[in-house]
Amino acid sequence: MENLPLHEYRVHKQAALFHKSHALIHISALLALFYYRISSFLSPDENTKIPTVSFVLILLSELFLSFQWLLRESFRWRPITRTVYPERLPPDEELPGVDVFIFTADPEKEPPLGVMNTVISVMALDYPPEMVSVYLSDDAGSDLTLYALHEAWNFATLWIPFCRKYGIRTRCPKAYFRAPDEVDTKGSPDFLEKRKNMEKEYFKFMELLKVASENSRNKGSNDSRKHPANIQVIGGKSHSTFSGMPNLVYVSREKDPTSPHHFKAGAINVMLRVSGMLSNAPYILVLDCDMYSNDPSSARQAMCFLLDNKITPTLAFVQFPQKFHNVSKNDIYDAGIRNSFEILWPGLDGLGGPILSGTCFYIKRESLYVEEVDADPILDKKSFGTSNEFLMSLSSNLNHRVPMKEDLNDRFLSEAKIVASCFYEEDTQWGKKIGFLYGSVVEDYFTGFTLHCKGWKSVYYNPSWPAFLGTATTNLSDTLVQGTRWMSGLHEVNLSRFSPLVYGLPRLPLLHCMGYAYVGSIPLYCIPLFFYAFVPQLSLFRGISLYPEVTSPWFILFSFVFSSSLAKELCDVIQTGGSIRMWWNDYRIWMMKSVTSYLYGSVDAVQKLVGFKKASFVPTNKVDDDEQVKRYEMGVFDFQVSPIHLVPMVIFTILNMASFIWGIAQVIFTGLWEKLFAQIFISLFILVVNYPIVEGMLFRKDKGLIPPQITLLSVAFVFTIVCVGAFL
Ligand SMILES: O=c1ccn([C@@H]2O[C@H](COP(=O)(O)OP(=O)(O)O[C@H]3O[C@H](CO)[C@@H](O)[C@H](O)[C@H]3O)[C@@H](O)[C@H]2O)c(=O)[nH]1
Ligand SMILES: [Mn+2]
Repeated sequence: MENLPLHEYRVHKQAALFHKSHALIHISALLALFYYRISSFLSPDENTKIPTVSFVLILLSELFLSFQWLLRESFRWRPITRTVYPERLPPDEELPGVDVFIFTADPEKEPPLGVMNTVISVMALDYPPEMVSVYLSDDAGSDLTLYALHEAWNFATLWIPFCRKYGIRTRCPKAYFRAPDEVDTKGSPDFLEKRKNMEKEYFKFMELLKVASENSRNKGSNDSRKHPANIQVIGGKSHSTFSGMPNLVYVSREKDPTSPHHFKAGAINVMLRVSGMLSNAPYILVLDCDMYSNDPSSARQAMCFLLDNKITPTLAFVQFPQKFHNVSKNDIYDAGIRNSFEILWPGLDGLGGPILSGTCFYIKRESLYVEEVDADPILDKKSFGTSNEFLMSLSSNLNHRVPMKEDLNDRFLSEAKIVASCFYEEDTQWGKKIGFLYGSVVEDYFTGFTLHCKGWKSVYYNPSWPAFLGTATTNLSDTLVQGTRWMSGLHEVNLSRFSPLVYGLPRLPLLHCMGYAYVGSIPLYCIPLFFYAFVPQLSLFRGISLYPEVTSPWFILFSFVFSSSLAKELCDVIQTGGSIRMWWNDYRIWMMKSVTSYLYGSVDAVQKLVGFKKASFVPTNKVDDDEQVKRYEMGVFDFQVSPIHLVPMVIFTILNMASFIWGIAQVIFTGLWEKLFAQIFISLFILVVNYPIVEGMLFRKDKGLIPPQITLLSVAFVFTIVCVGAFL
């Protein structure tokens, strides 16, 4: 057994070869295209004369898209997939400890029942229970959540033995009772009876939380912005009697509006310190409150990498994909973020490791404490703060098994409250060099990037049975708000000294750095897409052609570049098991996001940089509106979105409608179709892709339509744009 590998990987050589050949052709075409642009601008003839402003904008867009395409090629260079052999792991007694961190921040948007389901699902991990400690971080400091956690413990004392005895795989009770496996309903009479009892217990548990939620609503919840630190070991006294139960700890850090709390990154760092003092496991599983464990063996799967002596010295984390239980087949909002987890991450895995994705990863505690891969933590109070208890946790051998201290006494807990206080990080390196980094609302991308720059590697493992399942946003409004936050966070990193190309190039392999730069550049798609949405159209109004005539050989070049890049995306989707429909839907939501989330996110980051705006993190809503879910499942857009998001989409759609009609009219009256074809085509293409917007404006009567006043307002905007455009 000993010599057999714990894991293997396969490089997708054929796919990579195909992509490399295509890249060669595509890049040649791009070079020819830029040659045409520049030469025709410098020595224009009758047909190719373009006003300077339009020329600059369109050239800029082409350069941007080409550069992003080039960065994106890195993902196609060496994609890999991995296999693990958990049965070859050392015996249970030799497995290292795992601390699980779960985060919640708002009991209204993140109802405790959902959070507790996540908690219970990981408490039931298939891993020696004495080696597991589950910590729930509650940024709201809510009594309701704390109460729910006590009840969750009580329920788990019944649930976990049941799961173990009958080998239940879906250990999130909500998911288990929602869709019982085939096998389950066919079990033995004894099992069926136990299952029924269990279901009754779960209903009781649900009922308790429901009543408590109502009471808390009537009473008014506690102040989530200002509260003292509160740390409690749940089931503390009895936990030695339940030998099969992992530790369960409630952590609510101190919060005060006068002191920045750095959102989730701040919460993670508090958890690192508190857990460091209590259980100090060398590995940590990080989960958002809506990401339940769907396969109890994920810890063992991760250990196949983390315990492999060949790679472990430099391995910082094992990332699992974010998958969602509520993504529909059509997924019109790209709620499943498929592109990242099916295409980009496997690509990065072959180059140095996937990007840290906020949740569903097992990370080595040590990697968050040291300045370089091989370095030891600098054991001083300047870096880590003044708590001796915490400093002691650093010097104890992290790879040693350290189960939770049995003698948890008041002194220990009060020390834990100190490390969870607002002032603890003052004048320390927390958030700067240690722990999760502050300064970007995508703390995951930012921290992962610096880890890789310090010399750490990461691994992506995408098992066929999803290890974790989350709740995806299923309405346009939440999708755009969340997207804006992500884009703002990415652009914050771009604008900082950690900008991937500047900071990464000397520290990372070129292709890995390009991958990071590509993800960082996503918000900047707003620039080319914004220009494409109105520059060719305004030129069309004035009868100016920005592209070669249809009869010119150069036209073939432009058509090639356009179709070749589209086809490549389609290939990516199909190769990873997707469908044409998925590709089309992704393309559409990408266009919509470009002129909304990407644009606002980029602007937001600039505003924060110049001090016009304070950082904020609006947690994503996890409560569904049934009607909206129904529309999402049917693939019908729901335009109940704030006007600020809706207006740009509607403006561009109307502008393209108008320019298309105008273009056709010009062709009819002047017969100059060769000259105007490309721009008429662009308008039509944008309209076809965004047809749901046209439909929302003109043909829908339901609640999800585009309100007529938005359409009217947008018409007024379009009119102004066209008038102003006449002078460009
Ligand atoms: O001040 C805060 C804000 C959020 N959270 C928690 O952070 C998690 C993620 O927040 P959510 O509102 O669900 O944001 P998403 O955009 O869905 O999350 C994605 O993006 C985040 C970065 O923007 C990452 O941290 C997440 O892991 C990733 O899933 C949730 O469990 C929250 O409870 C906190 O603990 N404290
Ligand atoms: Mn989330």
